[in-house]
Amino acid sequence: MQKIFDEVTSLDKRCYEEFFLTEDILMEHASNSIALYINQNLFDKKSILIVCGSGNNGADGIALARLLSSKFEVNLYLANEPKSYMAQQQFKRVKALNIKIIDEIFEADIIVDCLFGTGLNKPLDEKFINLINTLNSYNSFKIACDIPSGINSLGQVNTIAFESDITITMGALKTSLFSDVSKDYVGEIIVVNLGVQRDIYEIEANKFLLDESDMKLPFRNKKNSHKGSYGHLNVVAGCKKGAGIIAAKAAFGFGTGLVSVVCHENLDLPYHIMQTHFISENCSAIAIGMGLGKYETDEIRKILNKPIPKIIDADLFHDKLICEVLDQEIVLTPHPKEFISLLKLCEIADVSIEELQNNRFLYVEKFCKKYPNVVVVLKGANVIIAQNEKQYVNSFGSAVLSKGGSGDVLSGLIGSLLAQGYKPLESAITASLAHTLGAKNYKKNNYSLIPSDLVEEIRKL
Ligand SMILES: NC(=O)C1=CN([C@@H]2O[C@H](COP(=O)(O)OP(=O)(O)OC[C@H]3O[C@@H](n4cnc5c(N)ncnc54)[C@H](O)[C@@H]3O)[C@@H](O)[C@H]2O)[C@@H](O)CC1
Ligand SMILES: [K+]
Repeated sequence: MQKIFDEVTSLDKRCYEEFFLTEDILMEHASNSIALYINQNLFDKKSILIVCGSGNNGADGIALARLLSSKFEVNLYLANEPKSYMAQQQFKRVKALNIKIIDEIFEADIIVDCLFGTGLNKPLDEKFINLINTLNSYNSFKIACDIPSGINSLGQVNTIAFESDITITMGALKTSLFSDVSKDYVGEIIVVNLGVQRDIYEIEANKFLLDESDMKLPFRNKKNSHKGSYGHLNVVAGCKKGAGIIAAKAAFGFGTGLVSVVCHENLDLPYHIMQTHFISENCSAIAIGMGLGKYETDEIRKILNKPIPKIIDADLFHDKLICEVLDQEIVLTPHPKEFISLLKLCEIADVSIEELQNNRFLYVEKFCKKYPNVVVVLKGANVIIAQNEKQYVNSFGSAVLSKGGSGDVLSGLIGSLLAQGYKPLESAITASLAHTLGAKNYKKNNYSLIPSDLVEEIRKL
């Protein structure tokens, strides 16, 4: 996994004060990294449009023009006069080299967006909205310098942002690149060094971006084993029984030795999934909440109070009952609408979905501060998995998963790992990664996935 930082100004400052680097050195590394990317990956292109603002993001762009000028047809566009000290320095250098500065933008082969980076501090005015709109309409290969212009430090987009194919970000990953909104703008994200290796530049962090290698699949190492060695998951089914059945199927395919659906009515289950009316004697994990609908509170309370690892989902996030179990080591998998209900029930905040989506990391942090034992999996374009003060981002998700039933598969996967003895946080991380990477491997149209396709892909990981 890779560290993510809310701000990097203090990391830059550490470079100056502790490692005696200068702003000029850092910036030369920043611009040179973009030049290197273009030289290595886009050498067949001819024209480059570099669009610069007045601060140091713009300065990166002006320096880039100097670095690429003899190899490409470089067109430098200054949306505003260079204002920061470094922007003025870089401007002096390009003037001395007679690099072409243009008055009007056009559709070049490559566009590099250097309008605003971490310094965006107010909503864009009409001039910049129109400029970014025009850039977005071009069919060029689009590179964002540090962060797509228009995304602020909290990962919010006020009106518009630059839609990049790749974002080359300086020094370290920033939280703002991983809001749900940012996902439509950042493209592929590449981190580059600023004069010291990344592990030296970075300090301790509480946020992490998950990599594929963080997925610890339940491969079986013991030769002398039997079905009981891999746990028994009980999935509690409610009114909408399909949800529980989907979860049960996903769990079975993910390695749990035995899976039973708990339901009072007789169900038509596949032969390998059992049915029970009550929680099984040897149950090693419980999945509850999905499709529950109307239920007998006392019965559910009894199940929730059993000292067995649990994954809780869906309808239970709308019931005060949930507050009785938040001291347990459980996994909760709310989507945004369910999470705002949970925040309200727990008297943490009474907010709209929009407010939550604009501040996902903040509200997860608030919740985990109050309930440090609980593992939260906040669903979204970038899933946040959190416990206590640590937050992990899974950015592998895609629109393929935006379907009824996908969440039930996830609950089943988490329940499966809990039943097999994984800790709650490990279960949530590996299940979430398997869920999204399975979907990534799905090769048919991105609108056509059904839960059984997803389970099938996950079985092949
Ligand atoms: N040590 C450093 O400081 C380094 C900085 N680097 C670059 O510098 C960037 C940060 O530079 P700055 O702090 O100068 O900030 P930016 O260049 O991101 O933007 C600040 C400038 O834009 C103006 N501005 C902000 N919001 C505006 C809006 N909505 N409409 C119009 N104007 C607006 C500000 O008045 C200021 O002039 C980073 O993102 C990175 O690209 C890199 O070169 C690496 C080293
Ligand atoms: K930018």
